[in-house]
Amino acid sequence: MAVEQTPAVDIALFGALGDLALRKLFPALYHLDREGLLNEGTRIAGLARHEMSAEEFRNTVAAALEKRVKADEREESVIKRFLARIDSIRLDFMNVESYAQIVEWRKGRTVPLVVYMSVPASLFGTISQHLQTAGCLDDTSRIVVEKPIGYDLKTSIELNDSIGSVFDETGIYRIDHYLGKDTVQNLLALRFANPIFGNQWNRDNISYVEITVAETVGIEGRWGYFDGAGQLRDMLQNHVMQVLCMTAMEPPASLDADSIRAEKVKVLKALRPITGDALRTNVIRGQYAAGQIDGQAVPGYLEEEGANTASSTETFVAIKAEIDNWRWKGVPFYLRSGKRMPRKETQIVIHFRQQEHNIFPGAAAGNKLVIRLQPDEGLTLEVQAKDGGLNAGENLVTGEMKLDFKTAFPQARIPDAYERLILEVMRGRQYLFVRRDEVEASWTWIDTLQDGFAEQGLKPEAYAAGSWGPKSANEMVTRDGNAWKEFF
Ligand SMILES: NC(=O)C1=CN([C@@H]2O[C@H](COP(=O)(O)OP(=O)(O)OC[C@H]3O[C@@H](n4cnc5c(N)ncnc54)[C@H](OP(=O)(O)O)[C@@H]3O)[C@@H](O)[C@H]2O)C=CC1
Ligand SMILES: O=C1O[C@H](COP(=O)(O)O)[C@@H](O)[C@H](O)[C@H]1O
Repeated sequence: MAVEQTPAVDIALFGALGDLALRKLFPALYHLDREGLLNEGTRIAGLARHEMSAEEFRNTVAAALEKRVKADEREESVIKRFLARIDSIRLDFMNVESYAQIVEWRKGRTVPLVVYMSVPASLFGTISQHLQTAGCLDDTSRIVVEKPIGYDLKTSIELNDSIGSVFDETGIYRIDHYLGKDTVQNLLALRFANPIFGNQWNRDNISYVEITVAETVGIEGRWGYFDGAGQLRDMLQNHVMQVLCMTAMEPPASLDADSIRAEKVKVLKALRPITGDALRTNVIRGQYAAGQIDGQAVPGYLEEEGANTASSTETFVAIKAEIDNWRWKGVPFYLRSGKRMPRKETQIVIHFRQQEHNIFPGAAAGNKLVIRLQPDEGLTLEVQAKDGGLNAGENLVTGEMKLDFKTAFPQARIPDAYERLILEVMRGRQYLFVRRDEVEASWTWIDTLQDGFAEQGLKPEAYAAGSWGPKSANEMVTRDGNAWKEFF
């Protein structure tokens, strides 16, 4: 199939020597170049406060590619072409006068400027203002901002206001990298291109839904950041909520950004606030203690480097969420996400109801659709079949129909989320980016939880690293007669 050409852009990458830029953004841009998806007129300026010649900066990027791109995907000719697009600009981000260098870099250029904020959120407002004052922007300019968008509703409004005073909403690309994962986008195809599922996707046919985003990593030297956030802000408020929205939303009229985002925001607004006693029964928080991952001993959260032994920040959260709308009334959505879980796994399990009248001996299980988002991307549909052999009678057994993406589509490389997201920024398509009202609706729901924990003095329970979280996370589900699906 012919590759859709991308328009040329100038990318001004603020924080070009930081972790995100070197670990994710430059490798993603390289892959786009290798796939023929970077217009030959596209240029990249790495902006940093350190003095560095263009040559030194290109060497730094080359070293990052060496480390982050698989050997069989590194092509000398592409690396050379890619590095030739890169300039380096030493800039004092806080000094408006130094922005004249961006104006100089853009002299004679008519392509849109893409400003990528790979810097702490506290700088987003100042950089935006300085870009405007220095005359770097026009109405084709775009800005890409990273999560976290605020710490709560109040700070997210402040942050959105400061960016919004310079950029129009149509030029703001808020990244949630889960939306860049192929398998998360595939949820749209699964639901809206397969009537066999789409027609069953409601409270009449589904008894409950599980969404698990489990990580084996701990804090990885990020205690300072993480302790101020916790798993609820770090993972639930954004990634898990986005996956929930893609699972639960109504069919959008089209793939257009506002059609999709309007449906997602309706889900967020229909989430029932969890308050009072329900906070103890429907929200379980945990903090990992020492344990083992893959047979290796790992320290507890409070023994991690930089830890404050008094911390009561959660590293695990499980929530029974309910969506008060026509489609989902009465269907629990069990959400859970934790660090130091036994394995890295993101999956959605749809539990279909069994029919009322059963003609077979014994209880017949309902169908389950397991959607594996990462790793081992694919789908499994559990179906009931008659047990084989003459002695089996009419007994039923559960079998599996599987679609493994790597086997089914061997020619397709599963791209990193940032490749897809940067591609869509260059194309000027916002459907994979989060709109302001989504961020704010999500914080509104999360703030209710945080306020309730503080008022009731609720603290996380300990769980051993390498386990699936506190026991009460299981009890929350079994109390309803349901169960988390085990991983195999
Ligand atoms: N790393 C990741 O995987 C993820 C990061 N993010 C977000 O991406 C953004 C960047 O994160 P990350 O790369 O990890 O952070 P880093 O701290 O590694 O990088 C930030 C960069 O910004 C530069 N910087 C900070 N303050 C200034 C300043 N006043 N003037 C000039 N340069 C400055 C730093 O320069 P210097 O090197 O000189 O200090 C550094 O190069 C943050 O908003 C973060 O929340 C979001 C999701 C994942
Ligand atoms: O945004 C974040 O995501 C990562 C998990 O991302 P994944 O793509 O590896 O699933 C998480 O570890 C980190 O704490 C969080 O800030």
